[in-house]
Amino acid sequence: MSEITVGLGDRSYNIFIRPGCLNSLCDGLKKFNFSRRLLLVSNPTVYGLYGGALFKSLVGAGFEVVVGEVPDGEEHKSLFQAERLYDLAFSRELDRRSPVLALGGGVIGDLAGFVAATYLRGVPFVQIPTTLLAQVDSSVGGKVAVNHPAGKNIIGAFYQPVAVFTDLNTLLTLDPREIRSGLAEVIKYGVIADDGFFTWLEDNIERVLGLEAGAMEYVVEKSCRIKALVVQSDETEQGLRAILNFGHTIGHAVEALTEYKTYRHGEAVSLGMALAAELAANIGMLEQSTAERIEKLLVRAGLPVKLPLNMDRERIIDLLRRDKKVISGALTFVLPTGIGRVEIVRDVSGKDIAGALKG
Ligand SMILES: NC(=O)c1ccc[n+]([C@@H]2O[C@H](COP(=O)([O-])OP(=O)(O)OC[C@H]3O[C@@H](n4cnc5c(N)ncnc54)[C@H](O)[C@@H]3O)[C@@H](O)[C@H]2O)c1
Ligand SMILES: O=C(O)C(=O)C[C@@H](O)[C@H](O)[C@H](O)COP(=O)(O)O
Ligand SMILES: [Zn+2]
Repeated sequence: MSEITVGLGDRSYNIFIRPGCLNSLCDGLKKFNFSRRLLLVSNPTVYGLYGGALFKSLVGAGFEVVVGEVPDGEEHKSLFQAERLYDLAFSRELDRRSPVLALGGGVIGDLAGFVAATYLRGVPFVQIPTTLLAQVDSSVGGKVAVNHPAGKNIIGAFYQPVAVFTDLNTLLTLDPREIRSGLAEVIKYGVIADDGFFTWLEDNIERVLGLEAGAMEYVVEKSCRIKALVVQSDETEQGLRAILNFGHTIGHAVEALTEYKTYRHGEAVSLGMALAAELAANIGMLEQSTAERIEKLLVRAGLPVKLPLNMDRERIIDLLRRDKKVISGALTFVLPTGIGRVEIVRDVSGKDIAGALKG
């Protein structure tokens, strides 16, 4: 069992990483002064796999469980679904000490977290991530959000959970495509912060794709440690935290352009990372051979690195202008300068971006 603390003063919390920890989650909840009634947010896929057992153990521990089921899919990370959850919470008289538990992937975590942050101006929030992507990234750090027709995650807050319970066994029921999608965020950590981890991934990618237990535990723990360090030093993205956005500037634009239907989040981030590396190489910030090394690992992880030829580049550049990192019209990119090193570059020119998108 690994236990990682995200140190944020009186909002510090622990990430518990262990195969099977879903079964003992109620013990972990005891120390919090929660109300008896809680809101468990999930979707039919995940609830069908893990909800019944969790429901039973929560009831056994004395909780009254209100289940808020949200349809499966990124398009349901919406204000409409948040409102449905508020209605449910009000109708069942959930109070300020009633926790919201998010059982699912990043969609459920981001949406439930947004509801927890805003219902009664904030109630306790517990993350129970069940995808690789959620375990290595979205359950940690407190970015909660819903999408809006104007862009991805653009209505949201920074709102930390009180605890994260990561059961590695849930990865065993995940579609291999979702494992690959989560791996994009894992590779991201290597590029932005840890060359040793990147090299380890190069040497062990097959073990990870094969879900070998020791490799998965290492990947999840290492990723959470890197993210925790970044979040601890810049919780609300005033500066350094933007490095976690490597690959997301183009990635989010591609997701929005394709209406969240074509690419999983990690796949879009993979495209974005490969193109950002190419952009960095084109403008002389990165060795061409290092850009190729990044691309090669993404390909070995089964991730896309090239934009389809028929995708409208002009529209991508239009969508980039809605990125949250844009200040006074200046497009900001996180660009690698080596493995384990990135720079936040303001005012990248449209011409340089178009050059990278061309290939
Ligand atoms: N808040 C953050 O810091 C942060 C970080 C990264 C990504 N995100 C967000 O996370 C979302 C993507 O999350 P995701 O990749 O987990 O997608 P997801 O939540 O849509 O889950 C992917 C699919 O896996 C299914 N699933 C989940 N757990 C399962 C399990 N154990 N077994 C079988 N099926 C399971 C889900 O039902 C879904 O169909 C995006 O909205 C992205 O913007 C947020
Ligand atoms: O935690 C962060 O900070 C991240 O940027 C993590 C990203 O992987 C994640 O996709 C995040 O939601 C993107 O943030 P956004 O602010 O661009 O929506
Ligand atoms: Zn992401």
